[in-house]
Amino acid sequence: MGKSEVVPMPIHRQDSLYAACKGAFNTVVHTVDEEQDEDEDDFGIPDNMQLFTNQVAGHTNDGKSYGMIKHNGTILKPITKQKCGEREIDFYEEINSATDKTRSELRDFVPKYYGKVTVPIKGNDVDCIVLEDLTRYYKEPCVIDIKIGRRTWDPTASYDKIVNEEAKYQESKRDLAFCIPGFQVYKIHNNQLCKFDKNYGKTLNKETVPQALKMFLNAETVCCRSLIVQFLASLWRIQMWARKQRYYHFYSSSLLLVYDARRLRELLKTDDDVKPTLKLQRSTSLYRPLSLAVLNNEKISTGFSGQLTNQGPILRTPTSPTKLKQFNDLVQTNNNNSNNVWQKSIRTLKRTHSFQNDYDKDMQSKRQDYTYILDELCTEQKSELWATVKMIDFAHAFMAEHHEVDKNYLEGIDNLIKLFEEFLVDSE
Ligand SMILES: Nc1ncnc2c1ncn2[C@@H]1O[C@H](COP(=O)(O)OP(=O)(O)OP(=O)(O)O)[C@@H](O)[C@H]1O
Ligand SMILES: O=P(O)(O)O[C@@H]1[C@@H](O)[C@H](OP(=O)(O)O)[C@@H](OP(=O)(O)O)[C@H](O)[C@H]1OP(=O)(O)O
Repeated sequence: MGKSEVVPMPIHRQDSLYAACKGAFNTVVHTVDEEQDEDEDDFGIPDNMQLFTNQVAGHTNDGKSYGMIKHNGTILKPITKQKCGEREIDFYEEINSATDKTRSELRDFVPKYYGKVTVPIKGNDVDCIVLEDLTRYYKEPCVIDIKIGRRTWDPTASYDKIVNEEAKYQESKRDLAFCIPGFQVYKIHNNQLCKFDKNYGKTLNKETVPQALKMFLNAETVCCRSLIVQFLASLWRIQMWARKQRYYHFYSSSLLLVYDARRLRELLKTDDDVKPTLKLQRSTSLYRPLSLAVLNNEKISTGFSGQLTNQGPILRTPTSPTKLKQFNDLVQTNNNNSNNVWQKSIRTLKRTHSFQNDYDKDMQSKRQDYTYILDELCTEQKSELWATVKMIDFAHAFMAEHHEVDKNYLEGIDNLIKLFEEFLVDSE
């Protein structure tokens, strides 16, 4: 027993990093190979538990509340506000027992829920929600918490709470309909762990949010396409779900994006394998990032129509004989390079979509195919994925009053996806 706060590890400030990140005054940088010299006893938790050091946002051990605890591959989320805790437990229990398609599907998008336990913390018996630790299998977990929605206060919020919520992350929420309360990234170029907290997040605006996301993605210079595609694959599935669901409205709920910098480093080491020979060009519309590829200075359709409808991304395949031939040649040209993720996606698109111009009719299955293809194109086995997105924090999840779509939530997701689609175009 002893210290009541995490002892920060030695700080190594990196000028270039800070230059790239104006106003990042609440950052901490740790070297990756530093041993954490934390005396766990000091936190007043049982011996078989540890503080969860991969937590990037949310309540911490500040005297009023407690931070997340790590235990046996799970995390324990202490309940300090009774109503919020009950709401979150009700939410998980409801979706775990739901049999309808929409809520069953939701189980895929949230951490696994293992019930509730009572843990003695600093001499108090505290109820905790037991959840899958999303960072568990990652050697160098990079984690970002993205709070979704312009409105972050729920229908029961007091006047003071509304005022407090409205006062923070103003520009980011206003312009993007999401904000970033915290993230951590293992920088692959210098092996340092950088943490950015909510005070940094509160300074961000629509110009600096993309920079922060790029920092998180280790993409200041080059964006790793495989990483972006893995994130987009998850994001698109969540987006499709959010577009149709009319059960819930989420306030102050987040998306947690997690990836393993170790895998990114390995991939970039052998980057001959991943650097596509096919170059994408930025097209004029934000919504057309995947639509055109350029091979030998010629534009070739990749099969993505360039449009995201309120039902999800629309696919189409080349219709004119010339375009179809180009597409086939493209596939043929790249057939030998089985490690090239982008080319794989083209082959898979070709394999799974009929070359008919009737995508209205079978749009439903194409949409589904597309997300599966994207899942598949990063790695052909799900178990090999090294990046994921999950929806977290349901302390303010409410039933949709009039069975309406949760526009507040959806807009944040849509905007985040637009940014990631932009990154995809920028990726080499
Ligand atoms: N299942 C999980 N696996 C790994 N990390 C998680 C998981 N759930 C939450 N976290 C970490 O804990 C942080 C806080 O989580 P969460 O938002 O649920 O807590 P909170 O205290 O309710 O937050 P807030 O103050 O925003 O209401 C997240 O930013 C993330 O770093
Ligand atoms: O306002 P802050 O300091 O940024 O952090 C708040 C946090 O204080 C607040 O908890 P509470 O004071 O109401 O217990 C969190 O509220 P919810 O549990 O209602 O979500 C906020 O989410 C924190 O804000 P944020 O993470 O957005 O900075």
